[in-house]
Amino acid sequence: MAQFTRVSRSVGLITLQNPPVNALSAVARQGIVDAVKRALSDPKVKSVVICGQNGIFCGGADIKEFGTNITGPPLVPMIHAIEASNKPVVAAIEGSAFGGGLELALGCHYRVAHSKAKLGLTEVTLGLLPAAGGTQRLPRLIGVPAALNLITTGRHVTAAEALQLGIVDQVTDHNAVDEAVKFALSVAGKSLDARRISTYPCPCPSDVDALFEEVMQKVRQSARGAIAPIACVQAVRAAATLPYSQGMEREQELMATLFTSGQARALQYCFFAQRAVGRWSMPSGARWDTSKPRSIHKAAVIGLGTMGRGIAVALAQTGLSVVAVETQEKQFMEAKKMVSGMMERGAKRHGTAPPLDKITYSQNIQAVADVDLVIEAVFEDMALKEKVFQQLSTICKQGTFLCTNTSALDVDHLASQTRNPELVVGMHFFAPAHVMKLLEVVYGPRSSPQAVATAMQLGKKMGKVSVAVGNCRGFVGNRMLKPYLEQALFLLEEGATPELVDGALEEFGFALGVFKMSDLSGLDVGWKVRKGDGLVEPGLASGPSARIRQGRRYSPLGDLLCEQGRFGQKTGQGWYRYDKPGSRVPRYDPWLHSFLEEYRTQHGIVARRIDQQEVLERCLYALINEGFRILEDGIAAGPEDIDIIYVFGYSWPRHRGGPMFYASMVGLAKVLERLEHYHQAHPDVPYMQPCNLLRRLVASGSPPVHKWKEAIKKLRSQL
Ligand SMILES: CCCCCCCCCCCCC[C@H](O)CC(=O)SCCNC(=O)CCNC(=O)[C@H](O)C(C)(C)COP(=O)(O)OP(=O)(O)OC[C@H]1O[C@@H](n2cnc3c(N)ncnc32)[C@H](O)[C@@H]1OP(=O)(O)O
Repeated sequence: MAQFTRVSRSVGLITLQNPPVNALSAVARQGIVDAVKRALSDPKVKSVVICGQNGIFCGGADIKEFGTNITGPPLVPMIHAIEASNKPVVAAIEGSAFGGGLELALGCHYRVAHSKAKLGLTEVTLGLLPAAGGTQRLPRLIGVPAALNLITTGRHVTAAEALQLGIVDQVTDHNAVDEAVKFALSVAGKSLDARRISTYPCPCPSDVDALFEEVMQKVRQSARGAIAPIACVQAVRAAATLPYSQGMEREQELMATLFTSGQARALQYCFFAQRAVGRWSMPSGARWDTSKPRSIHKAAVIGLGTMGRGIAVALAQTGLSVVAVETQEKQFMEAKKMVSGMMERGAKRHGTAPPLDKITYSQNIQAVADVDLVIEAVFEDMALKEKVFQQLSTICKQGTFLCTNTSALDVDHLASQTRNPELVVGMHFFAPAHVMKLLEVVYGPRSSPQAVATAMQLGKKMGKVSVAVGNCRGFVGNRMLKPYLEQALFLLEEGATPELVDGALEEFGFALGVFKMSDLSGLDVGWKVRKGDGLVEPGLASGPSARIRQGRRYSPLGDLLCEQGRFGQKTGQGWYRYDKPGSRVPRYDPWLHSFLEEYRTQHGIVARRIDQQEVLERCLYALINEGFRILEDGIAAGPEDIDIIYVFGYSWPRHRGGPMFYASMVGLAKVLERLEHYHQAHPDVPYMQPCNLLRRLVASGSPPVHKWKEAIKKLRSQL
């Protein structure tokens, strides 16, 4: 797992060999320990270079080991032995040096990086802190403020920034290992007294306490309940205020707390789940590794409203030629200006040229005749979309993939409007489409594996986390949102306030509570959908029957607000009050509270005290229950798909791992018991009736989340 060779006569070259990312597994660590011993005891070796095979230095500690009984030599003494060496050790950094990989490099006396390399102490993203000396060495090397920034965010820095910060000593466009060997030859025999970072004093600003107080406050605000960023600040504080050895003890103590925390488990689950969703499969048996995508060079977007504009920008930023079609004159002129502005701002942020020439605009749908793939993003109206698909089917060249950006409508029905339904899939982007990372790729019963593979590959190229899901109303994300929103409204009817519900959800870790989110996205969106579904009955009838639609409990609260023209932020009034239309800061609205009181009186509801626990249980367990139904129906292939959709598309707190992981952490039996309790209390709410799959999983001993896929397969085969 680590090869030792002698090169250029006197340089000992240690090459990490643990594909795919040279993670520091027990065997790899043992390999390094052995190779270092050999290099130090070989009198012909005057200096040492450590590199990784296959163009990647090291992806850090082996995360797969974390859930197991860790054996092999520990990292900290291994890195200390390297730093203590009396022969210069140079790290040759190609590809990535992340987490323990960068900590290993910081234990070396010099660092040479390839210009394309990326470096970072990424542990915080896994619910941990850099516990192989990273929190103590980095501040000593680059100062407290810069180290705090890197360690609390886990952000990746380029080689150029690493040079500027002082993390690396040299950056090269040539072969980094060859350059490191030259470097090692040049420093052989030189004193290493000034090269051991652990011996450096920690450069500190004069008012350390004020600095840490300010940083801690900011970190707490952005952490949304995550504990690792806070522990990172505490560890760096130890570097700034304690001698190195005591700082190391503090680092270990803090790591021990994080290591066994549910948050670390959740974040590490997310890391692997994000990769697992790329290995998609369809109920037909088609899979990611047997379905060949087609290359897309030219794509079209139909409809340049908010979604269409974002999609066009995202496609152009990927390097594709884009035909952007909008038939309405006013929208067309406005969209052209907006799209260019979005590209210019994006380019400015990245220091690149805006890809303005990648997009050609047209008001005529015939302009899409020669594209390889079309994404329809017209208004969410089935009749309109049907017409577009009928047109596309005759206009487009043979084999063009036809995708819809619908957020809920029947993809199979749209496919049936075309000559080649196998070429139709959903590509459900999230607003703003050029920013949000999630893409739901929706396959209908007739979508070909190639169409799915192509949409998944295009999503990846666009930098999206793409999840393949089956076709049903709302797909995965929006289907699960419905019971969540419904519970929030029922809670208001029963005595809660928007502030209470949002407060509970934000404390749980959501960026915005359900009512603030609804104000942001516009109450009229859901109103239109409910009207289409025949649920809206204007006017405020009284009595319990006014709150029953289609045989089930229904809350008309949202409809009543819309009837008053309260559409949320855009009208300056919704569940909250805003200073003016378009303002973003929600304020308490006395009108809304009197309206709720009046509503309850009119419907004979006696308000009761509702606590945060009930808010969380009702909103979250209703959503989770629907997640189990989705798994039962085979709409999502596994819990990872659902969790990644929620983490990337619906701001579910990542440190809670997604709704299905969260259910497994709470305990399936507990979730079932609470659902049964609430269903008994509200028998007219079908979403609260525990799903069969949940019952069966509990009956089979509540297997851990990574075993659900297997358990579901087994349960299906028994039916
Ligand atoms: C009781 C109390 C005890 C308490 C004390 C216990 C102490 C234990 C000792 C701790 C010492 C601390 C050491 C250190 O500080 C901690 C760490 O280093 S944590 C790890 C930090 N590393 C990272 O965050 C990097 C993660 N990886 C990546 O970002 C990317 O994979 C990459 C390296 C940039 C490469 O990207 P890509 O080329 O796109 O490839 P993929 O991402 O698809 O990955 C390919 C494949 O590799 C798997 N993988 C990647 N990194 C790791 C890893 N570090 N360990 C294990 N496996 C890894 C990845 O999952 C993919 O496989 P797949 O999932 O697809 O099968």
